[in-house]
Amino acid sequence: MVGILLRQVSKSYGGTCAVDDLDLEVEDGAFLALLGPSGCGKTTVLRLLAGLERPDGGTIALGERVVAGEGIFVEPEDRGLGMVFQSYALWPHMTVEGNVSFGLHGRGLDRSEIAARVAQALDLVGLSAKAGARPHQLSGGQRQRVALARSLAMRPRLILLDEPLANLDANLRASMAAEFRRIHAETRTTFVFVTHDQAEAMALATRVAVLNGGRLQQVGAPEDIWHRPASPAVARFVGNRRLLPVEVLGASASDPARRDVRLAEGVLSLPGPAPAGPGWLCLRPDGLALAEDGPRPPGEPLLGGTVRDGHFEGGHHLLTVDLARAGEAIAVQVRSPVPLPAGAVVRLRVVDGWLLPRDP
Ligand SMILES: Nc1ncnc2c1ncn2[C@@H]1O[C@H](COP(=O)(O)OP(=O)(O)OP(=O)(O)O)[C@@H](O)[C@H]1O
Repeated sequence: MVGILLRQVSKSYGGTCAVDDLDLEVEDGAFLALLGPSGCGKTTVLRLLAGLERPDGGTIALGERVVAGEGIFVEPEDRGLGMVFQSYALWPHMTVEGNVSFGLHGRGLDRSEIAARVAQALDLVGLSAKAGARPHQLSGGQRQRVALARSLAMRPRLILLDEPLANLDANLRASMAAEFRRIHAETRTTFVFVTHDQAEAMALATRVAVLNGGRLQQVGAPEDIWHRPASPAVARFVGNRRLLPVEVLGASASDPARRDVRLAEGVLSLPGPAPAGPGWLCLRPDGLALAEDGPRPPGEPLLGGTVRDGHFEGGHHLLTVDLARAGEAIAVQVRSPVPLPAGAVVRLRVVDGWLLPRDP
């Protein structure tokens, strides 16, 4: 088990800055997701941790040990870590047992110690009954568990995983996520994985680090990242929020933790770290609702708009609505129990939202 510390780490490829002055601290035993859109630099961070890349600047420490920086560079095989690749990289001609024991030979371990480690690793991933099978006789999820067992048998201090759920079908994803959480809890090894899939990050991680453009945007518990995004980039990426420019008036009289914002001839009270002045109102699809005709609270602001399109997703129709706001082309998303045709005029209530300052 090992904590991770990155200080001012940078890495460029030619003219492309993949990782830009990154500071990141992860506690021992964490299950960390590096989350962000394609090209944000997450794989580069994983490769820097593994020692497959050298940083241009900065320091990387695993536990107490500096592995890169200040004239130091520890080779991948000497970092005491395991890697689980998306391809699983299993030997097709070897049994499950042979694959798991492969890396243990030539390390001064006697046969009984190797056998004990293999048995324990297979037990941990629930594959003891498949010890004699070959990879082609296994499902995708089972192959992945063999790859994980092979890493675990080495007793690494840190395990790095590349999009661990990406190759699995929807049903297997849920059961493998539960398996990963159990295995992580039982071994208490530090796990770090990369993903561009927020659901995968939230399902597995105890900590999520969101990257954008090679820079760290936010690091925190999954709930924090989901409910309290720190920047417009995180708000857009996590929860698929759409951002609306608004005028923040100041602290709400009814609740000083909230801010009043002016919106569509009315005033709303919402949470978020935005001071008075120009702000962003960040809206998730479940933070908006189609307004029914009929009585409603006096002064409640409604957003008018026109349905652009919709599709069925997750048990409801997800509509994209172009808002009717002068001089701005802004679309939001809202859930509807029934399909609505393109061109339908709707009014939306803001049920929940998050305020961020407009200026960085
Ligand atoms: N070996 C390389 N040579 C040149 N450019 C690279 C190399 N590796 C990464 N890059 C560039 O660095 C940036 C970050 O790449 P990286 O692979 O870390 O992103 P990522 O977030 O993992 O993306 P993806 O999810 O698509 O794998 C990208 O602009 C990418 O094109």
